[in-house]
Amino acid sequence: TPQGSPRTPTARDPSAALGSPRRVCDPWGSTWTPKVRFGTPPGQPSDPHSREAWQETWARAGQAGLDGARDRAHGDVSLTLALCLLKAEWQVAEAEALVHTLDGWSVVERMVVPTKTPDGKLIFGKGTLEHLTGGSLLPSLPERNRKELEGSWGVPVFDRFTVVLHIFRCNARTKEARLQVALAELPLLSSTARPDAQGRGSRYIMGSGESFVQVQQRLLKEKEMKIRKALERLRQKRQLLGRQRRRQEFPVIAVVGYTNCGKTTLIKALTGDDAVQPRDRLFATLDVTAHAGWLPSRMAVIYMDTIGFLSQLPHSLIESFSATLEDVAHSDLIIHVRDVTHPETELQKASVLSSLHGLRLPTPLLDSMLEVHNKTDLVPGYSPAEPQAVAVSALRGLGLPELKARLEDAVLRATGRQVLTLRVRLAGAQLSWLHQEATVQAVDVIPEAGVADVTVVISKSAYGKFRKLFPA
Ligand SMILES: Nc1nc2c(ncn2[C@@H]2O[C@H](COP(=O)(O)OP(=O)(O)OP(=O)(O)O)[C@@H](O)[C@H]2O)c(=O)[nH]1
Ligand SMILES: [Mg+2]
Repeated sequence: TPQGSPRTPTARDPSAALGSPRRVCDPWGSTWTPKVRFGTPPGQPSDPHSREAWQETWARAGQAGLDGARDRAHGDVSLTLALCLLKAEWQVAEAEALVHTLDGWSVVERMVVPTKTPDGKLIFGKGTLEHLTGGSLLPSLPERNRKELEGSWGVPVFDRFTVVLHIFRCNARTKEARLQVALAELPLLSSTARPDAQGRGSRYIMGSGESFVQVQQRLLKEKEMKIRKALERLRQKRQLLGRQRRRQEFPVIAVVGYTNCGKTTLIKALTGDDAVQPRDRLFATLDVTAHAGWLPSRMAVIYMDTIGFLSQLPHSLIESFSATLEDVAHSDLIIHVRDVTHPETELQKASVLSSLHGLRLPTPLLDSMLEVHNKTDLVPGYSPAEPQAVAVSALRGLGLPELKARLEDAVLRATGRQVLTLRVRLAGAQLSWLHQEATVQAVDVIPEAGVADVTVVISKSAYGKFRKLFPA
């Protein structure tokens, strides 16, 4: 419900209604605090969408022996089940969290209303439409319906996509992230560039042979080509950097997880990198960034911080950000961070795993994925149900030594590295070669023999070279 005088957007371009990208996150300036209402389930246990109902179903699935499949999450049965359970309750809680992420937005009421099919002409019955007044956050709306609702209510209407898009726009910092957001909002702009019911926009502009709408569509196509080209250039640059990294043979650990689960906090804790900025916001991280850290054997690794997952992200958004996630496909190991304090942590896990599967990652990478249970400081006496998972508190630094040890094991296995103790002559170039090409853990000098026992972490290829250069 607007306070003061709202500037109703003229809504040619719905993104214009959301305000300019990087300056402020308040779409209407400070004169108006938008308030939002959206649905909540009735909450009776008999309601198939209620939390009780799905928790019960989930428990039954576990009893039915689906637990193992659920853990591995390759079990399509359990995954489908989990995703089917993504019903009103969770979506409403998540929508609320999305709204709270925006400065100056608050939630005044939640409401669940029956909807007609979104493909049909009507979404709400007449009674429902009259009942709903004020700004509303709706799950997902075709542009035509959104405009109709704005017309009949006289206030801006947002669906989940436009809100997520706006959060992305506020949080995009690098050129790449901004381009990806711009690409993601093109379908929205293009759906507004259509002739209206009265056929306005379809008449030809004199002498041009094109109608207004055709001109608009052409300009949008050109814009899309431009963005894609710019993204491609950035992508090539990133691939080059990736190749250089691989040449230096630093193992890469990709840190993935649902948004706000603590990925950035964990990387900060593992690397001690002060430049890393975790924030209590959804989608705080929109770029893949690399951070160097050291494992117990003094092996240097690179941690990749990635964009968080969210269930049921619109396809265009996933598509434009999937390039960013290419880095995950090229990593040596994936850590899946989970917020175990989240009431819907199981569903979040299912959603993340299903997104990862959608990225068509190499099977060994998926199989070796390490699950990390985070925020355990908030759950006294926490012990993970999954035997392979490592429990930590990234914020309090709990469980990190065990995590690092597990990471080291996994990285050694994944990259074919090994820990070897080699006897070298102190007089030759062997020791300095090892320092350059491998990670030296310990040097045990035996002065009377003029030799040293050197413990190194070394890749197979480097060891091959060593043997060639310095035959035993
Ligand atoms: N209590 C507690 N809070 C934590 C822990 N780890 C992270 N947090 C908090 O969770 C919030 C989100 O942390 P981030 O590290 O930004 O989460 P993220 O996964 O990087 O989030 P996105 O980049 O938005 O996807 C912050 O407020 C953190 O302080 C933890 O171990 N314990
Ligand atoms: Mg982050």
